[in-house]
Amino acid sequence: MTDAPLTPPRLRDDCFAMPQGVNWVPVDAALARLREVLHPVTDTETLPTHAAGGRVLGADAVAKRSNPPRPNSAVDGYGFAHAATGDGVMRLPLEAGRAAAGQPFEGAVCNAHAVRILTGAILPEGVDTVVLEEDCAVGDGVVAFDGPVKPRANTRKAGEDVSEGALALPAGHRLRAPDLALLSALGLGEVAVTRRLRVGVLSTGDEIIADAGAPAKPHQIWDANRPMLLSLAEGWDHASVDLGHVRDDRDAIAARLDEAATRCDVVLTSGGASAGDEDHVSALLKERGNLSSWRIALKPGRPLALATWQGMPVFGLPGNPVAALVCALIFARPALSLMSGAGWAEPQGFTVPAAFTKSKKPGRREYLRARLVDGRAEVFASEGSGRISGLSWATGLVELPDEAVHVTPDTPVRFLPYEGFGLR
Ligand SMILES: Nc1nc2c(c(=O)[nH]1)N[C@H]1C(S)=C(S)[C@@H](COP(=O)(O)OP(=O)(O)OC[C@H]3O[C@@H](n4cnc5c(N)ncnc54)[C@H](O)[C@@H]3O)O[C@H]1N2
Ligand code: MOO
Repeated sequence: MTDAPLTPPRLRDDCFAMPQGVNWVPVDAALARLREVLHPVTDTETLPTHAAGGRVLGADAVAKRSNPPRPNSAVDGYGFAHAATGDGVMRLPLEAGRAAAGQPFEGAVCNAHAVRILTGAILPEGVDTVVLEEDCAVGDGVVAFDGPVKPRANTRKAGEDVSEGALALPAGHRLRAPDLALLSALGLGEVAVTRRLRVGVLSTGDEIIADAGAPAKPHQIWDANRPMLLSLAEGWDHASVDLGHVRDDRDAIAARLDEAATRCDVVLTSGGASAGDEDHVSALLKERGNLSSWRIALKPGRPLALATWQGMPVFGLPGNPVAALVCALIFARPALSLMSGAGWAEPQGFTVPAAFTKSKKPGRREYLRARLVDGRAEVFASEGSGRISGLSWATGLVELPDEAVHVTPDTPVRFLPYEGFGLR
């Protein structure tokens, strides 16, 4: 023992100050690393097309038939051969019968005759042009209209949309409602899709009460992250796996991760990610989980632990719900998209004028809870990472770059709407 007085470092009171000698990983470097090391799940299954919304194509979808399969009429009107028409008023005798969608005209239309035709009907033999019924007068078995009419007017060519054998949608495409229309129209009643990515969600912390319906003492808090992360995973069309909650106990966390490795492709944990006495997730991942990075030049969310557990990627998200959401949107979303076979997903954003004032230092990226009012981005009154109300208040995030910026009203800033992160 010496009698030298204990000397603390100079007070900075800034948990975002970058300690000397620590290797802070820029956001883009951490993203690039994830992109490099993660692999898509490759198992595929076959599903009826109508049940495949949200799933990722496991193989190219090729048109079985052209759309439309035959030339047809785009309007209700009268069809004829263009060659028989010219300038001025045309009067063409009408054939008996009609051509309707699903009820083709039997036989051929004689030259210089016309036939009643409805939208979607295959053009009968002898018809290459259609005139709108609004442009016609009809009586005594004759149709009259004013020429000239453009050749092939109001008709659709066979295969003008997609031709047989053409690539309709590539492997890796996540199917949305319009895609189901396209595939069905091309005769694809079933599709090969990748198995849904199984995303486990685990909350850690002695203070956490897993079920918001259960009583909580003042030192306990209800789990806000797990419902949020499970819902995000479902909204991104993955299969969410509720791994529940574990206390701050390394063995218990390890046992739960062992179990997760048997039923999940990837796990999102929250809490215990930084380096405090009770930050067991980061300690455990460092010890046994091949921790690859956990100090990211990011606010909020810098104590993000990226690791693998028995080969299964683990995203150790910070416990603060704001940081947990930001890390999930910025890191987990593109990474899970890649793992699901749909490729890396860049967030969609746009530039808008700021409606706030803020200065930031260089060296880290910042995300602020924001919403658009009259086309300008307002930010939430507090940057506190535990202020969950701000997450609900916001409709997106403002992204401030790694460099220093000084934002004043009307400075252009990048706004990333929640929708651009696939939030519903
Ligand atoms: N001395 C320092 N303290 C802290 C630092 C620092 O650099 N030096 N960093 C702060 C930052 S930034 C964050 S973020 C957190 C990191 O937190 P952990 O990931 O270690 O998470 P916890 O300490 O377990 O929890 C933080 C906070 O979040 C609450 N929490 C946790 N899980 C949930 C949940 N499922 N639902 C709702 N709220 C949750 C927890 O009760 C804590 O209040 O560390 C800072 N401290
Ligand atoms: O950045 Mo911590 O990651 O503020 O909540």
